[in-house]
Amino acid sequence: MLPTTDFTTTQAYKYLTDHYIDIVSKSLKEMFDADDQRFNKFSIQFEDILLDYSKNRIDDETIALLIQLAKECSLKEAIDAMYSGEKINVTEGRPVLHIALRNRSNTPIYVDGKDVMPDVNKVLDQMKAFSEAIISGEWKGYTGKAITDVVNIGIGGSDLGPVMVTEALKAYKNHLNLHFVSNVDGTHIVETLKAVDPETTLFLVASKTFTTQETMGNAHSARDWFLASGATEADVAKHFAALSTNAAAVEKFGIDTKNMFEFWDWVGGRYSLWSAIGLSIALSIGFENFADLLAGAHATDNHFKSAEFDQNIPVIMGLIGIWYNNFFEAETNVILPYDQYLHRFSAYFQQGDMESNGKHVDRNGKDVDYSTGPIIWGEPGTNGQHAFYQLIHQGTKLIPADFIAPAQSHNPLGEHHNMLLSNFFAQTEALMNGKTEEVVIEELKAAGKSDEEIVKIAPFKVFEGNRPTNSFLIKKITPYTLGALIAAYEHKIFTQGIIWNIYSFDQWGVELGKQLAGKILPELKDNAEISSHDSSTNGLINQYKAWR
Ligand SMILES: O=P(O)(O)OC[C@H]1O[C@H](O)[C@@H](O)[C@@H](O)[C@@H]1O
Repeated sequence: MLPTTDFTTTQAYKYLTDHYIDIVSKSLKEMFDADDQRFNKFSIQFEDILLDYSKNRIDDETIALLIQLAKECSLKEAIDAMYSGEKINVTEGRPVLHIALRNRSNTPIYVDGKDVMPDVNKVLDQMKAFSEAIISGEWKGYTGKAITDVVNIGIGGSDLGPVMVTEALKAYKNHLNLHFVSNVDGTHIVETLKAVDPETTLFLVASKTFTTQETMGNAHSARDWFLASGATEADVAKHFAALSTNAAAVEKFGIDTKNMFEFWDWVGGRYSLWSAIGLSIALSIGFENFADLLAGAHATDNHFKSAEFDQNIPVIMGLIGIWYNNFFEAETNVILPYDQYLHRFSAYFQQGDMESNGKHVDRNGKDVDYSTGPIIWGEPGTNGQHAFYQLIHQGTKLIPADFIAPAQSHNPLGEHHNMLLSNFFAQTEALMNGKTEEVVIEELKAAGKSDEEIVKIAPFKVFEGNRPTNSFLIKKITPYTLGALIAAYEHKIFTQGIIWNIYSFDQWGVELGKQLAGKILPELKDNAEISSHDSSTNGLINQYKAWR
């Protein structure tokens, strides 16, 4: 059972409310000037990941009170409940066991009295054998040629994880060309099919439920295209595999269940890249690298479970996020990877975080009267610097930022990596220190501006600073460190969900739109005028029919 404490009724919350008044008037610059141990105190190194959280609007007392908050909300008990296979996804009656998918130490994890590890390992063995046969060319297509292209058809959790990880680990990629089709917009599948040859293409139909409209639509179109090339129904088995929990629906679609890679309802869609949904990752970088990704995540799982809260990266990330979300009333959290390979990292955690913690009903079934999950957004640096950083530096909103950078580049080209990292360091420093009016005036004087010009222009050049950042410095982005980093963000989401007293592992909010689309689709079949909706929806549908 998860605790159901309303965190706003805890002692720690009351103390934090008072403490906030003290902290809000202090500047980060002052706090650094006053304490030369700040970096040592507020940074954690875990294996090859360094989290520096010292550039946050916190002091010793803040961290102590946030940890007290976590304790009053029984975070430790909640972690234990997840790891021991309790059905903590209460509204769906399921355990939450992505940790079992990467449990490389193979300690038993029981669901309804049965150890899940033998099944997990069986599917991993199946993925290993299959990916090795495809990569080596031993597996042949229907005309006897080896596979050259893999098309993953899936959406949401059955797309974003594999896309993000295959991009992040491109440096480890083999000869196979990977493609991802997610959007039901015919453009996505049509443009993808233009680039591939039916004789040498493997389609992975990735869907936990195997009922998702977009994925089923794209999978049927891919199969029609494949059969139109002269292949027969019997050839489908050589070119289509399914990654799913729903064997009956896979069979009905016509995919041989021998080519089905199973996972289980205790794997949430947005936590599924570690499961059979990761087959495209294993194909792209080889099974050994996929296993390293799992091993990295497993290391973080052990860290999250056993490290003291003040040394626990996901716990600290979660608590700092709560500090800004619920005391500073920050609405968003930007994720800024200074690594081109991580260019889908923020998009991945938009689903990971917002689908998990975008909830307004607490675990008692009551509306909350506090803010829950933040809006997650971001782009790789330095592109963001030339786009939206203006608002982060000088806008009216407080935007806590996560900076992520590798110390070693996979592409050490001249001065590029130093240039990239100089921006990483400079931005967090600039956000913290800002630039005072005195400095602006001095600079303008030095540039030979007149007093009149200085008075006019100076206010626009001032930076208030005091903008908080976390910095993740990672030795190198490898399968192992990437796995460890993703798992840290996953457990941050868990930590926050527990404290906000919400259920992080269901996603009822995606259902209403699906339901209504199912109702509208038949209305679009002919040109009859529609009057069954509100005037806006009727007006749009009728104009669509007039124009299409
Ligand atoms: O893998 P599936 O079943 O096709 O679901 C794809 C996606 O559908 C919905 O939007 C949600 O339930 C997501 O969490 C899920 O990832």
